[in-house]
Amino acid sequence: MEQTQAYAPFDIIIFGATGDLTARKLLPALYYRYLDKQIPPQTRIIGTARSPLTDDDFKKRIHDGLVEFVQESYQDPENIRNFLNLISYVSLNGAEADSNWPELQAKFEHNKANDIRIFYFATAPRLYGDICDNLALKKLITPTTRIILEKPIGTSLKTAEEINQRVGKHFPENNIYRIDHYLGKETVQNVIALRFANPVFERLWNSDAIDYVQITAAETVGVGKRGGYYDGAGALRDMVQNHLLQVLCMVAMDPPISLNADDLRNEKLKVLRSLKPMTEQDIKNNTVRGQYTSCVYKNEKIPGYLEDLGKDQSNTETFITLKAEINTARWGGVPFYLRTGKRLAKKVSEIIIQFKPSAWNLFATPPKANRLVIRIQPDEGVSLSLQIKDPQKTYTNLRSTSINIEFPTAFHIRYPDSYEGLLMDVVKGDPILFIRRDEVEASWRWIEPILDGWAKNLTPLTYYKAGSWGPQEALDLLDRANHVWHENMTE
Ligand SMILES: NC(=O)C1=CN([C@@H]2O[C@H](COP(=O)(O)OP(=O)(O)OC[C@H]3O[C@@H](n4cnc5c(N)ncnc54)[C@H](OP(=O)(O)O)[C@@H]3O)[C@@H](O)[C@H]2O)C=CC1
Ligand SMILES: O=C1O[C@H](COP(=O)(O)O)[C@@H](O)[C@H](O)[C@H]1O
Repeated sequence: MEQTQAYAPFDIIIFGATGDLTARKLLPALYYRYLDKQIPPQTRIIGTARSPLTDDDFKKRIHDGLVEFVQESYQDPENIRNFLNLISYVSLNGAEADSNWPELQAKFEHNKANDIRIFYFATAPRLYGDICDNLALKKLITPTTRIILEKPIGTSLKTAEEINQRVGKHFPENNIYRIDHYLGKETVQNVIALRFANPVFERLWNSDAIDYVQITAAETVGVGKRGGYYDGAGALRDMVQNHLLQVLCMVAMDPPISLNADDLRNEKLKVLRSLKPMTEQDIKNNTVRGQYTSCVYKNEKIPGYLEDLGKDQSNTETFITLKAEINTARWGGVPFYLRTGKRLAKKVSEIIIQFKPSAWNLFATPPKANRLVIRIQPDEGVSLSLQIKDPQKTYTNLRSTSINIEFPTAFHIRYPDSYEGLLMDVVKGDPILFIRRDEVEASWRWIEPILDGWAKNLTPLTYYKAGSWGPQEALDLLDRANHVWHENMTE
């Protein structure tokens, strides 16, 4: 992320400004960018939601959010006070045409035609179409207006197409920024550099050399206050359809002809279109769905999903593992294992590239296969396992070791939150890290048969203890191919 370029003042209007995402992610991200002087003091941040709040009420909420979610060493009272001066609030039901739109319209009376105006949709996606219709009706859309749409775009292919179609009536595709915050992570973007700036990797980046790939996004938290949304979504829609498939695209795509937005997105789209559709038998064999149950940890009871939800029954998965395959010359036969879950043993997002072992052996014991570990978060970095001569034995003996780079230590930097860079990309007008309409629809097209198969109970829900690595079935899935999850690998 470019942290120093200063931008001209802009207006950002957030629908859903009283929500969790705004407090936890959006305002802290804008605050950090303000501290780095990327956001000039004439910029306006206008929060909107239905709650009847005054400007001061809203600023108080934002202040409390900054104190909770910004690192303490960055919480200078004067900076926070100055930042809060950029903020105002309009109580508005964005989905209703006869709501308080005149108050919002009045904010733009003196704007110039080419001022950058950004509408951030941090509401439930089912409201996106209505809000866009109202923005058009109220003449709030200028040629330099951009919109940011939060994920998930819809809950199925049909609903995604409907949202895209309604939004697309009012905005050209290049003014629509569908955000996927995994693409905002420095370490996910680093996959491009690692692969395409290091021939030593790119020449081996295929089924000749790679045995299998793992992509994990494990969380220790439960569903928290988002149970209402989550129970209708589940891990497949919440994490796999978007974040994990985007990471898979970064790992699997061919080199783009340039680093401009459409060239990169064309390559990601090719990967999504090449994912082997899952048959009913594949769904049975190659998908695992789980739900966390309570456990006792250090004498403290960790609640299960149903307790977190406050319900007696739910068939929603909070964990998923699946084996995906990509039908291309580069990847034929290489399993891509995707795994995500809540209340797992450790917070870790990572990509594991497991290379094939050597086909022949000179040594006392066969050399172990090389492994590249790309740590997305936390402990951002990269490590490559290597075999060396065991320094305490003769030349026929090997020892496993690794080259490890820890990025924050190596570069002495604060790793910015992904929303910081992505928000500035929208101000700049650079869509490269945002999802194009055809990508969203292609990923739903691949996901949907899995959802349908699950609806027929082809993959029964299994259960795992909070604090574990998920159900036994997730280990068995890899075990059948003689593969193992990273945390169980030796050396
Ligand atoms: N929270 C997170 O970690 C993440 C969230 N997202 C996505 O971000 C979006 C928002 O999520 P989150 O903040 O968690 O949701 P919340 O339920 O916390 O917030 C929803 C917001 O929408 C507002 N709202 C609801 N109806 C309307 C309406 N008709 N007009 C205007 N505002 C309305 C609510 O305020 P009020 O009731 O006052 O109107 C509230 O501010 C969702 O699409 C979610 O999937 C994506 C990634 C992570
Ligand atoms: O989009 C989402 O992502 C978070 C996980 O994000 P991370 O950056 O902490 O890995 C997840 O908790 C949430 O359920 C999901 O909606």
